[in-house]
Amino acid sequence: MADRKGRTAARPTTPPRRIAVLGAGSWGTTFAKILADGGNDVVLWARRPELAREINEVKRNSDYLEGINLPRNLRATSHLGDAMRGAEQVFVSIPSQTLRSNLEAIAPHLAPSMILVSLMKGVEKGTGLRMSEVIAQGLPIEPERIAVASGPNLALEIAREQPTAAVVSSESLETAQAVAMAATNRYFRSFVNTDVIGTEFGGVLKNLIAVAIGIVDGVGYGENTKASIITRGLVEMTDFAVAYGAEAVTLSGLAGLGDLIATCESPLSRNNTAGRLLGQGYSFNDVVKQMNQTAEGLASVAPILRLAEARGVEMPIVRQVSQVLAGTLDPKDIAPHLTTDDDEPQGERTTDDGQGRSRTSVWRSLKRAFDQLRDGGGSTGGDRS
Ligand SMILES: NC(=O)c1ccc[n+]([C@@H]2O[C@H](COP(=O)([O-])OP(=O)(O)OC[C@H]3O[C@@H](n4cnc5c(N)ncnc54)[C@H](O)[C@@H]3O)[C@@H](O)[C@H]2O)c1
Ligand SMILES: O=P(O)(O)OC[C@H](O)CO
Repeated sequence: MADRKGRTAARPTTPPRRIAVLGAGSWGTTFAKILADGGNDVVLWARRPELAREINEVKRNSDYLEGINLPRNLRATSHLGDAMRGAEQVFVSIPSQTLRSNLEAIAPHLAPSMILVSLMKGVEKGTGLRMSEVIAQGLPIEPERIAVASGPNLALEIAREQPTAAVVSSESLETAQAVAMAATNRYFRSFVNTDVIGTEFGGVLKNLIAVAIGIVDGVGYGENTKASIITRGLVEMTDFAVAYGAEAVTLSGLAGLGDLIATCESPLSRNNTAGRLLGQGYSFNDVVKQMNQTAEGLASVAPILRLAEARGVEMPIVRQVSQVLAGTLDPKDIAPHLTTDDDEPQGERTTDDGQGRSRTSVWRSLKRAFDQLRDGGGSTGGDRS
């Protein structure tokens, strides 16, 4: 504000927030750039000293973000303790299956007021736990200090400073807001919510649908097939997440529909790419060998199907992805099945029969169990209609 002589009062300056980002792959490095470009004091932890050196000396991460110049104020280290010392917020971006073992190394450096933010989009294979749940189990930290960030966030596009939005979620709105404030700059905007379950599952489930899209792309099917799978996939995502306590509206937001569109449409997506290789006829093992970056969807399929079964949620598309991965379904036979075991047409919404009559997935599970008993415990015909 100007005084009567037109002089502008100096704004009170707050020191930049100290922030640590753990994991210098494509997303960790990009997120560190987002935070540094937002005026924060960021230290990025890289496992390999030579990568930390490259980031510090030439402001590049040539392994993961070719051609991207990193901010001058971004520092890197291969010492976890140095990265975390004094940090208000610690963002974690490593493959989901490695989180639990890394928490043992993180624990000694955890300070009482630190906020932990998961940037990861997978569930733990053995337990089916979301990343925020693994953090809560593995560290002495209250849920109010845990947050997750998700959304349509293809790393390379953001590293090129293309305008993008994300959502930060925490049980504590205050925590979500503090993280969103830090993770906002001229090309990146963070919204907030308190639906951690919906936000996290959105990021996990869209990967599985993106694998399906990659598969049909690899086969050579066109836009009708893809649009059908995306639309029916969103129904599966929503049914599943709601069954686990999410709010349906979250799945139609950035962390659900938004991320589903980005991941299904982009050749930059590793999940989409993995699916395309499967659709082109490569085996699961060949695909894993060819992927030199993390495609979370491949490890999440089995635990998600187990969780779906436990709550009576039908996920025909995800089930077909698991069959293609197992080599038991020809990629060209993948289809946006409406249901796995009903012969008669059903309503587009899983909770009705087309005439508004209630017809829940629990009902269908019971029917399937009954059919199995009637047929002597044999298969009801799998997922093919
Ligand atoms: N890349 C994206 O566009 C993007 C966007 C949003 C979310 N994510 C999520 O971020 C997470 C990380 O993905 P990414 O794209 O950075 O993967 P990446 O493959 O590019 O990098 C993974 C990083 O983790 C490190 N790492 C591998 N094994 C490790 C271990 N055992 N212990 C510690 N560190 C290990 C690697 O050295 C590398 O730095 C995933 O859950 C992914 O779904 C990625
Ligand atoms: O490359 P993917 O398939 O891991 O997707 C990256 C991000 O999750 C897109 O939001």
